[in-house]
Amino acid sequence: MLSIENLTMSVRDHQILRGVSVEVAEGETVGLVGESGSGKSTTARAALRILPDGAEVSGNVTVCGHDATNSVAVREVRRTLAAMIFQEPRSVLNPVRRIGDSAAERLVYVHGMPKSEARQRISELFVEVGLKDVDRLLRCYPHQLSGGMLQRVVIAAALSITPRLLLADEATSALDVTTQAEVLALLRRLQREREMGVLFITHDLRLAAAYCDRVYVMKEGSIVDHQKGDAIFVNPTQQYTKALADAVPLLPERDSTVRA
Ligand SMILES: Nc1ncnc2c1ncn2[C@@H]1O[C@H](COP(=O)(O)OP(=O)(O)OP(=O)(O)O)[C@@H](O)[C@H]1O
Repeated sequence: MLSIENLTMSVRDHQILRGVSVEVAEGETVGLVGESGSGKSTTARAALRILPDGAEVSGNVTVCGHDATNSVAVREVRRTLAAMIFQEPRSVLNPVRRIGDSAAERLVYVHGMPKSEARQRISELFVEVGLKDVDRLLRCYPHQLSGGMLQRVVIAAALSITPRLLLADEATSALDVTTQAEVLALLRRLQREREMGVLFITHDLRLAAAYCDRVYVMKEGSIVDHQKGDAIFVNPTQQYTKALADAVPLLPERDSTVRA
């Protein structure tokens, strides 16, 4: 589904990715974990050839058998095969466009679907991702929706092309724990129904361990560890992974002798 092989990238002599190799199979959820600035987002973006100005890139990327390093082939990949959910929904939705128009944009402008049909498809997807009062929502602007609702909107928009591969970049990090759990359950359900491969990017090792089949750990532009999700927290093989695991703050146990 996704194969990234020895991906290296530098911008103005600053090396950002150093020989990154990542695989995601059909129906698999694969975590990409690491501290801020380790290169997780850059890896996902580079996989879809979303590159910063002046980037020099080498290595191989294939998505569903298409060579995603080829600028023509990657257009088809982005059009029909792969979708990305970006970190902050408010940063990707135009604040002065109605939610319905933004969410239907890809179907209308990329797929040439008539507006009324695209709107209908988006309404159905809004229901599928658990949004209510859909007709009203379609006419709203981003500032009128909560973070959790906006995250569902961008998930619906990403799913509108029925992707085979979903790149979810900190898709739930900005949400409160209850909404995060709901959105994760939603992604899991949709993934199973559609047999999608998911690259799940997070800085949260505990979340990745619980949610992903396999986890890659990144540090300073390199993959430094790779294990099954349920093993990485219990038995980190690399010192860096252990440090990440140890860095998870644990709340002190409540003193049972203290009464409210
Ligand atoms: N357009 C760019 N030009 C130059 N350097 C960049 C550019 N984009 C990212 N970088 C650098 O690449 C490195 C990796 O950034 P990236 O955003 O991929 O990390 P990340 O692991 O996703 O971090 P975070 O969790 O904070 O999003 C950082 O050092 C960042 O400063």
